[in-house]
Amino acid sequence: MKKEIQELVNKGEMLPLMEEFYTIQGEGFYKGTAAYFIRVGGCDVGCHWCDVKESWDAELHPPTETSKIVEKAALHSNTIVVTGGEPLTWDMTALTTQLKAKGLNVHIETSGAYPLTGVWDWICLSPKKMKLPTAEVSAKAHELKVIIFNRDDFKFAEEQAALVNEDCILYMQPEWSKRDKMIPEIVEYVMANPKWKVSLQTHKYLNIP
Ligand SMILES: C[S@@+](CC[C@H](N)C(=O)[O-])C[C@H]1O[C@@H](n2cnc3c(N)ncnc32)[C@H](O)[C@@H]1O
Ligand SMILES: Nc1nc2[nH]cc(C(=O)O)c2c(=O)[nH]1
Ligand code: SF4
Ligand SMILES: [Mg+2]
Repeated sequence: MKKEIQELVNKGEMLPLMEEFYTIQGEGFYKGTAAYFIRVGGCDVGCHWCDVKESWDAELHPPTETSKIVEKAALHSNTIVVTGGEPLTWDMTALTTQLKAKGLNVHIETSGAYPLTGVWDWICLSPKKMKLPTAEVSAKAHELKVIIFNRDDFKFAEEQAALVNEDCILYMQPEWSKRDKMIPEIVEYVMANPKWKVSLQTHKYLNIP
């Protein structure tokens, strides 16, 4: 990457943009809500079951002016979901300040593995064992969405739930490839521990992005 572009990316004035799409939020609290997704490239957390591994290498995604991303997003929806990759790899200040200036609701999907930047109306924290969330993201998350790949993840979910604030909504979401095995276990767990709710990747059942 050219030095001038790298400097703009470092300031969050350009971002490696993988894709943008208008769809229905499939997961968590806002499931069912129409939203425009901005998928920013770059992630080094390394979840072996990640459903968007093409996002990991930031170099594969074109550095794009943040102001252009904002202009386009504002044409499509009042609700914008910033995801990735791991959005907190980058400084989210410029992107979110400009989205807020347009009066939009700005949500993030994050592992919380990097310091919190940006102004968010809704923080969905999906913590990962390999790179644990920072204390600030845990404290400020509006929803905690733990992916259940195997039984060990129930214990991890409780450890992470102890770190979030008392108003944070708690979800368990089956890892997609293990859904047939883990959904019955999640159902049983949630009935026994009703502070938790079930989240499904409903967009995959609806065959939408
Ligand atoms: C692709 S990640 C991008 C945002 C951020 N890196 C994160 O992990 O939160 C978006 C959401 O999809 C979830 N996810 C990724 N792969 C999944 C899978 N195979 N099954 C279920 N959820 C998955 C993540 O845990 C996260 O909540
Ligand atoms: N429809 C839809 N809902 C989603 N919620 C979180 C997603 C993500 O990849 O961050 C996602 C996604 O990729 N598609
Ligand atoms: S943190 Fe998110 S984007 Fe990164 S590997 Fe894990 S699920 Fe994929
Ligand atoms: Mg997804």
